[in-house]
Amino acid sequence: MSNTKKRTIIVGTRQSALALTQTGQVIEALERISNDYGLRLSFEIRKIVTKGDQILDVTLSKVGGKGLFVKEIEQAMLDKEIDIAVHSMKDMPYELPSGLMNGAVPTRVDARDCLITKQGLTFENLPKGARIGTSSLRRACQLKHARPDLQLESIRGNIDSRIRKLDTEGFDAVVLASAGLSRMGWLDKASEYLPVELCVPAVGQGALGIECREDDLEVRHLLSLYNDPVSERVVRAERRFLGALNGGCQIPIGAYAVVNDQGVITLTGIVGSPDGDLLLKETREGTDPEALGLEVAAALSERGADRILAEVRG
Ligand SMILES: NCc1[nH]cc(CCC(=O)O)c1CC(=O)O
Repeated sequence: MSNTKKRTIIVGTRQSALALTQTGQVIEALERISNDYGLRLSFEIRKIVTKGDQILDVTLSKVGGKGLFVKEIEQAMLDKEIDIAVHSMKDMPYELPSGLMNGAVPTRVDARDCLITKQGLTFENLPKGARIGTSSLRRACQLKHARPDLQLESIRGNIDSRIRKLDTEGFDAVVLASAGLSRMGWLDKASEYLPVELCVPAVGQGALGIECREDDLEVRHLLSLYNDPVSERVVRAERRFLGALNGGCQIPIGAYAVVNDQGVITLTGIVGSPDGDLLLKETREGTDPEALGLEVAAALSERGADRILAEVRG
């Protein structure tokens, strides 16, 4: 290109410690790519307060609504106040507003949830009737299904305040995504990874999504160099599943996909009731992520997932 002027890409983010940390990590990677490919780009952070941040003290699942953590950020992008947005993939609704797209899925980190306990106890040897704090119906459903004796209680806030509540609110354990802990450098606080057989993660957990405008070809080129095709494929399968079941965060829903050396994807999806009495799980294999996501969703619908979804929505 003959254009020798350096463009400054404005990167929008929430302002929680985790959001700022992961956005900083993304900008470092994009700067490296820009230098390696001689793209002459520089980057600047713009913090944006979302509705989800303003209601952190309320049980999110009661407030409901999809995309509580992304709407204001997407509007800023449509208004060209920012050029890209770094999201936790699991906070991104399945459908993006027209004019916007997911430009990159960087290499996913571990998708599993983990348990933080005071004495380093594991899930198996938590005392009978132990009180577990979690913000997520998906976690509550699966843990209660495995251990009906446990008391699941809702806990809100950023990850640092949730860890503090272990002491201040007398929980025996709290459950968090290991991805958030590892990005913050706090993995040593975890007592145990919860195996996916026990607790299927949230759709997209452990992955980031880098959103951009469809018509911004310069940014799209940059992001295509940052995209990890393997992470993109598995996340695509999980998100197609989510889209088919039209799930928000008001229902226990989860999905986890892995891919082998031959490119075969294995996708497990769950839908359940918040009290854990009901937990439906299906696993399928395939090579087309979208078809696979639809297939697992259809298998669950056949077993009654539709009814659970309708009931919870009321
Ligand atoms: N729901 C909030 C949220 N959104 C993204 C993460 C971090 C994990 C990730 O990036 O997948 C968390 C914290 C958590 O669930 O413990």
